[in-house]
Amino acid sequence: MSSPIERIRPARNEGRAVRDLAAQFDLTIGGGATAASGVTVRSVASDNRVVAPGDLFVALPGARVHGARFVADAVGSGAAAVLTDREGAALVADEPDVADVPVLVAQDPRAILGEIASAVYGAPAQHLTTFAVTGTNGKTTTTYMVDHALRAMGFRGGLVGTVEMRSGDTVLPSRLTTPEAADLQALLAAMREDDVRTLAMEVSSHALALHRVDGVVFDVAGFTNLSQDHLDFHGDLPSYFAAKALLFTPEHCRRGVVVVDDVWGERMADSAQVPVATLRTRPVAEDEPYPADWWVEDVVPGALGTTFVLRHRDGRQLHTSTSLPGAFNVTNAALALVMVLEAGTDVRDLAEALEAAGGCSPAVPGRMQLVSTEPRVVVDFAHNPQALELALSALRPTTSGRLVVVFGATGERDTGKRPLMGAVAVEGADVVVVTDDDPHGEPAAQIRAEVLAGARAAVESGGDILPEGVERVVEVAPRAEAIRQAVLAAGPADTVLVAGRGHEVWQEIDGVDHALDDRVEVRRALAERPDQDRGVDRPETMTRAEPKENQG
Ligand SMILES: CC(=O)N[C@H]1[C@@H](OP(=O)(O)OP(=O)(O)OC[C@H]2O[C@@H](n3ccc(=O)[nH]c3=O)[C@H](O)[C@@H]2O)O[C@H](CO)[C@@H](O)[C@@H]1O[C@H](C)C(=O)N[C@@H](C)C(=O)N[C@H](CCC(=O)O)C(=O)O
Ligand SMILES: Nc1ncnc2c1ncn2[C@@H]1O[C@H](COP(=O)(O)OP(=O)(O)OP(=O)(O)O)[C@@H](O)[C@H]1O
Repeated sequence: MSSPIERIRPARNEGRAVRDLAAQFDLTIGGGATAASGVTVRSVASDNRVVAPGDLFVALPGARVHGARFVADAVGSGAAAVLTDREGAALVADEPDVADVPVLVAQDPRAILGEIASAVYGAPAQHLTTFAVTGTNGKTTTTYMVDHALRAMGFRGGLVGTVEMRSGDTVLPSRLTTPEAADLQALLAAMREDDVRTLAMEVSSHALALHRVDGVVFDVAGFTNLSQDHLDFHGDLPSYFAAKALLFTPEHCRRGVVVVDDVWGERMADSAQVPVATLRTRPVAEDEPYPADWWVEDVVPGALGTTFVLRHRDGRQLHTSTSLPGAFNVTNAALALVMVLEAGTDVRDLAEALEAAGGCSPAVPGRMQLVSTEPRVVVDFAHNPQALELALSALRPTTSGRLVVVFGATGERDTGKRPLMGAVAVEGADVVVVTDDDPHGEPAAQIRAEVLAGARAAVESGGDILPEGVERVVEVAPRAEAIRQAVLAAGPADTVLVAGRGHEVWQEIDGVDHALDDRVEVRRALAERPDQDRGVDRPETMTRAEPKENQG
């Protein structure tokens, strides 16, 4: 959806005098005779469509349009002052509607937006204990796990990410994984008013490159992993890595927790400019004492989840579990819990809270979400090669029948991953159904063709000899029909993984948003199956694994 974020504002905020802001940030003041004389701004907006009286409207230069095009409309909606760059100031110099409004001019308004918004709202982030998670995969799951652990300990929590935003018990829609700085600071100010004490949020590489979290120094920042994605924006992996590494600098966090299961994690730990605790979740070799500050042992997968032990070199240990399937969710849970511990939490307090809560097992919408059993149908958000590979490998050991995957690739995003995802699907599944994901403005058939090319090449190089009439790779569109056919064809022992969209409920085709929820389509197809094998619909959360004794 391209609509702007729903504006969340603090009910009360003193705001700041424009003159004070100009002095603090060394800004020149343009605008009419009344420029800045006694003008106070009480909130900040960078999109004219959500401006309210008393706002500082920040007109940013963009890739598509300069925000200055919307200044007159913003002033008409009550903006009390404007911040822009020299180009923007020139664009509005002759606007009669803007004549009496102070116009602050900055060299790079996007680079100071976060700090200015924080100043206007009274540095709201300082009133919260803040946790940030970055990485190619696992951000959403890990932030839900951090928030779950903190709430289990009794904190009133805030959550910001791809799926939704939460302030205490209030749930708000999410438009970006990481909101723009003006919206984020307003949200933090509203959370402070709401007596929220902790914040768990996803920080995307886009956000770090675009200064969205400037004005927040996170108490603890976590790194999950890095693999191919978003190269359309960053260009190449080293630049993508550099964007994520920005989080582990004193401007953005006080201390870090880095998963060092691979070379990118080791590099992230080495390059961090803040104190970092390292976490190894891959198996620890016998002769490898202290592979990291923290590590995971005694991982025991079970039908209802996985129990594991988190250990520190100083002897601390935490016995717990997660009902979210797959080794990668043990990694996410371990990262989440180490972040909470590295914020100063006593391991016994955390252990007791988790035991009472049934483990580290939040229901994360659209992340390995079990929609039915017999056949088992799982809806997941995997939309890049690594995530798809891990989601399939998580399901294979407990699939006694065929493993079927239904997926596509996103339009207008990293095209390099399309054939790779096709190949990964063939490696990991018995039957591959290539369909549409979110084509956006690209021709859907072309995207499918690029995915199919990788899939078919993998079949040929794999040399499978298939029973007559069994097709390893099929193309079915539209997506709802692909899901329907896969679910109707599944036997009770089969697993169907519907991957790529997870929680999403809108599919953009040629700029038009169409309602499409994979979970609804799965349930619709299940209802078409003969009565005796319609599958057992599952509640949002699965039952929990029993954790062992916990030790301090
Ligand atoms: C690459 C990117 O992130 N671009 C973001 C950026 O666009 P831009 O700088 O080109 O801005 P623009 O659209 O030209 O608009 C310029 C200015 O005019 C303002 N404007 C624009 C239109 C209008 O009617 N009124 C108005 O005031 C805009 O608010 C903006 O300040 O600023 C815009 C305004 O906030 C964002 O909407 C836009 O995000 C686009 C929609 C987007 O798709 N971003 C994705 C790639 C993104 O950020 N994804 C990450 C997650 C990635 C992942 O890990 O999966 C995320 O954090 O969500
Ligand atoms: N630690 C992990 N390592 C690899 N893959 C993972 C990991 N955690 C989750 N995944 C896979 O990646 C998909 C996305 O997970 P999640 O939404 O938690 O990550 P994300 O970083 O928020 O993704 P996005 O940035 O696209 O929102 C999951 O559906 C799962 O298939």
